[in-house]
Amino acid sequence: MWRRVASLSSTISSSSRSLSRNQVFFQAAFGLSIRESYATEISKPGEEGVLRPKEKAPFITFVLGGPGSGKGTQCEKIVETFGLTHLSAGDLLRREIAMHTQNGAMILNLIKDGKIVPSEVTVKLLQKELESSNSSKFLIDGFPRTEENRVAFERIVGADPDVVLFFDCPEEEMVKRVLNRNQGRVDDNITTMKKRLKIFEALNRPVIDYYKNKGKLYTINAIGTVDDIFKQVLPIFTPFEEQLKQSRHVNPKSPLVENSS
Ligand SMILES: Nc1ncnc2c1ncn2[C@@H]1O[C@H](COP(=O)(O)OP(=O)(O)OP(=O)(O)O)[C@@H](O)[C@H]1O
Ligand SMILES: Nc1ccn([C@@H]2O[C@H](COP(=O)(O)O)[C@@H](O)[C@H]2O)c(=O)n1
Ligand SMILES: [Mg+2]
Repeated sequence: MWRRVASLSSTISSSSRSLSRNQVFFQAAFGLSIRESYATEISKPGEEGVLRPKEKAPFITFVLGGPGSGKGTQCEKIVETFGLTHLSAGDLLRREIAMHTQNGAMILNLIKDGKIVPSEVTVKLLQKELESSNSSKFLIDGFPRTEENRVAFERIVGADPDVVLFFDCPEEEMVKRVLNRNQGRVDDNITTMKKRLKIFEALNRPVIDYYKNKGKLYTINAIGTVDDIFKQVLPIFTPFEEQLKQSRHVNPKSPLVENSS
């Protein structure tokens, strides 16, 4: 049984010393950038401070696609089927607006204008969710939107995605869907939509190409019914089914780290 994660900063290799305390916890509990993590086993007398390989890295899926391509809709179905935890970057930003946080007004102005929020802000919001979650398998929707987003995530969170989904949808269909969405979003109007499409082409395409070159990109034809599109998504996760079933309850912020064994 795994016990308290203790004094990690002093036991992790010196290369980790420049990391933030949270990052050290996250690395240690989830083993993100090192892909294998360590915790201090303090249950056995005489073995205090002994490090043992522990948790596997979390399973991360990035979900890409233009505005209105159906990312959020498909994420709901993936969550139902595979139990991944859905983190929508857009929703996290809209929550900041609704909560009138320090960055709320700045975020609202950028979203209204279809522009990209500074990566540091978005990545910190994602990091907080990842760190405080009990899940170890995540769907990160609408992220990374830019190369800057991607690099900031690598730098701050220290993780790479296992899978990158790209919902490929023609512009006219995306426009039609967004204008019919009816959820009261400030960016669901034709003026903002045109700007969002331009930004998507200019800034998201390089990210798509990056993951294509890494062999991690799965392109989905996003035209058709929701169920037809999901039929393309299902087989992508099939090879990872065992990994996804073995989800553990790991919360690096919790004083007790539970073990499934
Ligand atoms: N396959 C589909 N066919 C028709 N309408 C769809 C389809 N999938 C989603 N929609 C609808 O299109 C709209 C946009 O879908 P959704 O919100 O999932 O897109 P998104 O990619 O998350 O967009 P955004 O980037 O703006 O958040 C919603 O009203 C949704 O119900
Ligand atoms: N990585 C991101 C994601 C989103 N934004 C901003 O939020 C808007 C809405 O995002 P959706 O994913 O819900 O469509 C988007 O147009 C951006 O203004 C961002 O800056 N960075
Ligand atoms: Mg969405």
